[in-house]
Amino acid sequence: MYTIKTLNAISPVGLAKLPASQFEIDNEAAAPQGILVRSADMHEMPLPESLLAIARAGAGTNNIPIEECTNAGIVVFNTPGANANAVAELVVGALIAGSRNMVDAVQWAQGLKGRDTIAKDVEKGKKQFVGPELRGKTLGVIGLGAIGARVANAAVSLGMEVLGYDPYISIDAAWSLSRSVQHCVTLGDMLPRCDYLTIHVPYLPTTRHTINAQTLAMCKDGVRVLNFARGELVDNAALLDALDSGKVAHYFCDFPTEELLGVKGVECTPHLGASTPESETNCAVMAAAELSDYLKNGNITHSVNLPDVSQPRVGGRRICIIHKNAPGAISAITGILTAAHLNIENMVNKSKKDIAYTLLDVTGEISDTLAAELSGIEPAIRVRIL
Ligand SMILES: NC(=O)C1=CN([C@@H]2O[C@H](COP(=O)(O)OP(=O)(O)OC[C@H]3O[C@@H](n4cnc5c(N)ncnc54)[C@H](O)[C@@H]3O)[C@@H](O)[C@H]2O)C=CC1
Ligand SMILES: O=C(O)CCC(=O)C(=O)O
Repeated sequence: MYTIKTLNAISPVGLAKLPASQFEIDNEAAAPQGILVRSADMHEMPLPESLLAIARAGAGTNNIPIEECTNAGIVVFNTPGANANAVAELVVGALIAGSRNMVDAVQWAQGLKGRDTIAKDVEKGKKQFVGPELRGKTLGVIGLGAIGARVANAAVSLGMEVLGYDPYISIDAAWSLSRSVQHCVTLGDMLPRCDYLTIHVPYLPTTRHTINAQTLAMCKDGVRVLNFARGELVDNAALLDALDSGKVAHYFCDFPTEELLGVKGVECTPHLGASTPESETNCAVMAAAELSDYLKNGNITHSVNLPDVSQPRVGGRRICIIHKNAPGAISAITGILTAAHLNIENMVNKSKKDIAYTLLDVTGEISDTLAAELSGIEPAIRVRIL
């Protein structure tokens, strides 16, 4: 029986993939083997000794202390693409709503309630909300992954000229892009041409404040900026200065902060990008499947800190070893297995930067001391016998 702790509301359709015969869902568990999380900040949370894996039902993992998890042999998963359509649709909505001043206009129209001159006031007042059409305008997309590529393609369908910047684009994302999307090699190539700019990159130390005073200075006057990725990607002080000077005409952001709220020209949604029933279900189902396969079989799919390693089970027992990617690790492992007269039926070893994972299916009796012996080799971080 595995204990799974949830730190956020996780779709019941996903939780149902963890059957009660094998998994206990306990939100108060002190010693869970697995954690299911959405946006809860885990940086200050102690990581219990018992914890083997964390599955983020979503894309961004900046709320999880990845390095600490890696050092403790805790596998961190996310659910690539599972909420991308939800975010992309909201971004398209925000492109239109921001350009046509819909939020202010709706609020203003609400204020007419009770007047007997509504029809006349509407015709007189509407000119203050005039805003440009998207068709024929240029959109710059920073980050062409699951979300950025969908936004870029949708904007092409709306008749926009679309420029894309992503030095690390995956082959899948590149294949999914409309041929009309123009490739920019640097931000400097893209920014001066954009009427609208949207960012869809992960928040990492290297992407913090991608939109800052220098990059904003390169933009066209009156650019409209959208950020449905992470608040920290934009330097809010620089953005507000640019709004003040007219460099930025409008900022639509999914991450409200004290300094952004109440500012004319800034509209914030409350981190709503992935909040659709479809996306919540997709993410929860994928996260539950990843957690279940790792806990039960040691298979790793969509991990952000360990290599992806999966193989069908053969032989009697499975040995799973997370270890440092160091010379001698494999021979130390196989040496111990040989001495214990265990036959290796199948074996996979993969590495990701400084960390490696070895899965071995073996036939033969596994003694109580074998796991301890394997854990004792210098590169070993976490050993499980399944
Ligand atoms: N508002 C919300 O509710 C949601 C927000 N997000 C945010 O959106 C981000 C992107 O999500 P996905 O598209 O699903 O992720 P993804 O991993 O599919 O795409 C990210 C893309 O950014 C690119 N990239 C990385 N560093 C870059 C850089 N310095 N410059 C340009 N491109 C760079 C990568 O090559 C990749 O193509 C997530 O990391 C998350 O922070 C994701 C889902 C929901
Ligand atoms: O779970 C959520 O609502 C937030 C999703 C998100 O921000 C992400 O997937 O990166």
